[in-house]
Amino acid sequence: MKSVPSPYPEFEIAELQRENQTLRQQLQQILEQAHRNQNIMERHQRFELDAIACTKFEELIAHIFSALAQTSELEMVTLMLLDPRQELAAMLADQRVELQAYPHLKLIANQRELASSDLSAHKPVLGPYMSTRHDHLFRSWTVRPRSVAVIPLRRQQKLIGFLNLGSQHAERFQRSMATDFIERLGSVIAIALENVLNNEKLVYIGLTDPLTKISNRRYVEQRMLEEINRARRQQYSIACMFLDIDFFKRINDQFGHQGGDDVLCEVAARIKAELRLSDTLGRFGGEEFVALLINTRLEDALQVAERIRRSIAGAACRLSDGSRCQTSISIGLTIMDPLLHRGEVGTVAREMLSRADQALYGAKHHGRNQVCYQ
Ligand SMILES: Nc1nc2c(ncn2[C@@H]2O[C@H](COP(=O)(O)OP(=O)(O)OP(=O)(O)O)[C@@H](O)[C@H]2O)c(=O)[nH]1
Repeated sequence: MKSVPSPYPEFEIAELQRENQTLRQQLQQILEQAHRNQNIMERHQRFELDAIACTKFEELIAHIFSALAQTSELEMVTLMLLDPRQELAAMLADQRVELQAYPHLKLIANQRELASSDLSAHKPVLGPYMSTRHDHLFRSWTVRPRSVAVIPLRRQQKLIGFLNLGSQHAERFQRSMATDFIERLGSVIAIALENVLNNEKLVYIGLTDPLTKISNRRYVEQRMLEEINRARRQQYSIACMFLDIDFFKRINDQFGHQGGDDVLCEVAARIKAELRLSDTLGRFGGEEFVALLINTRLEDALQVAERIRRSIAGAACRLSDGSRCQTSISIGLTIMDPLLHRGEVGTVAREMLSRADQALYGAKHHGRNQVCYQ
């Protein structure tokens, strides 16, 4: 059989074959890139869905710092939240969120702290790292990034913070890049933050006494169960104090209900000032408070109780109408030793409160303005 001669010279065929091969390689590269992009998109979608599903502040912060860096293949992520009235700081402190555990999170009380950084409150800013502008955004890291994206977080037309992304690659974030993707990330994180903060606020309001802003009875009762369990595991004792303002009815009679409220707030603040951050203080009812002192032995608890008593009897409370009201407090104290109190946790909690209450009765009976132990 005779072969049909090619209409093209052989060198053209070879050229076409080479071109064909190059095109195939390019197509393969495009497919691989598309595949990588698809992968990135899926990872980002997963990150966003998980962020929106978070219900607790700590859960979301941990998610942002671990998953976002991984998802976006970034070396550095930091977050700044504006907290002008320091409400967030107070709420997190009350909920015992240890901010030291999140070195890359910063709460900014005064927006002037950000003045030197020339940040845009509306649009993400991408580009090379500049120490004068970005140093304080990445101070929590020992190395500095080479390129950065600073993303304003906004909710309801208000700036709530900045998400700062840092890369060791100079070309990762460039001024000329489109910012749609980064803007979307900022919007999702802002919504997720608003969501967890609203959730936390609801819980906080439900467990806080609206007048004195310390915890309420429900919170102390919940906490007591948790603390008794922990004290048993870690084998330490808990002190429980029942505190009651003396002759409070007379204060109301003399200074009116508002005067009585002012005294309640002042007394709550003075008790709180004598306790450690890890202790629990709650308003139990009218002019009664309960404090739980964690990992505390009798002699130390007696000293704290005496300090509280002195701090209240030692200086008159200043009322909102400018007048002054001298008052005192009686304190009943008891200790829960995990080795001695082995019953069901709810029963132990009730017994502990009841013993502190009886000790308080003793303090009232013996003339008030004193500490009694049972
Ligand atoms: N201003 C104010 N008064 C309250 C509040 N809750 C309860 N009270 C008042 O607290 C007073 C408590 O009085 P009592 O239980 O008789 O006790 P007391 O006068 O403190 O006397 P002793 O505890 O025996 O020293 C009552 O007059 C209540 O009306 C509150 O939220 N604000």
